[in-house]
Amino acid sequence: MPMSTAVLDTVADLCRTVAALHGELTRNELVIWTAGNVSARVPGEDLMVIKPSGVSYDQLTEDTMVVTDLHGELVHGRFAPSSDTAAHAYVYRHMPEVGGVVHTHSTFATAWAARGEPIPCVLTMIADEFGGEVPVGPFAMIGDDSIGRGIVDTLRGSRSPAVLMRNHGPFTVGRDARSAVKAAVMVEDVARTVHIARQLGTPEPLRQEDIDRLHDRYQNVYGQHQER
Ligand SMILES: O=C(CO)[C@@H](O)[C@H](O)COP(=O)(O)O
Repeated sequence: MPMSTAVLDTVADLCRTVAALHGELTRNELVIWTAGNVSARVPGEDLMVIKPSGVSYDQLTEDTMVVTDLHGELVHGRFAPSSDTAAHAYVYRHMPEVGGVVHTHSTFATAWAARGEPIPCVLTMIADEFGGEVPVGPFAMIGDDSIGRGIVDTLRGSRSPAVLMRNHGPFTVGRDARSAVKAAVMVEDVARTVHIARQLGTPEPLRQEDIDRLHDRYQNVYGQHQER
């Protein structure tokens, strides 16, 4: 069925946004070569916008983005969609609150994924953004629903917007693509900090009551919530 003018306008906006957000992956040094991707759900539609597979970040524009349905079937675009399209699509089908998905192989978060070890909640910033430890999901082969199922099954039992897929790397989700990119930036930062802390000694875990209070404050008070 052809897209309405309103949907076409929304898709065009999302293509611009998703293309630009890939620049945040390179700016924050979360990816090498083409090893990462960002997608956005098209609100109210069985559609998503995602990066084209293997295309260099400096060639990503609104015109090179790919539109697929939420089973990964190509709807619009000159390029083949990301090789992680099935995983992103599975998340959108099973987590209706998610509007954006990011996948990177950022160094420190991927090192924790290689060890299959959750990042413990030993920093206020981990409590703020992740609400507890950053969990580990199962090893899964790329190309079908396996990775997406592992992401959803792991995140369902956690407040975290990030999951360290074992032997692979981090996947993050958010209410929109920018929130998912923020989670990808922050999971790499805390992975690095806790790794360094571990070199110097044993980090102290936060108490659950403090984690809960920190997470609630950060999610509901921090930033510009009040009308000025
Ligand atoms: O993990 C993998 C490949 O093993 C992918 O995440 C790629 O690293 C990025 O793929 P494209 O988005 O360019 O298809």
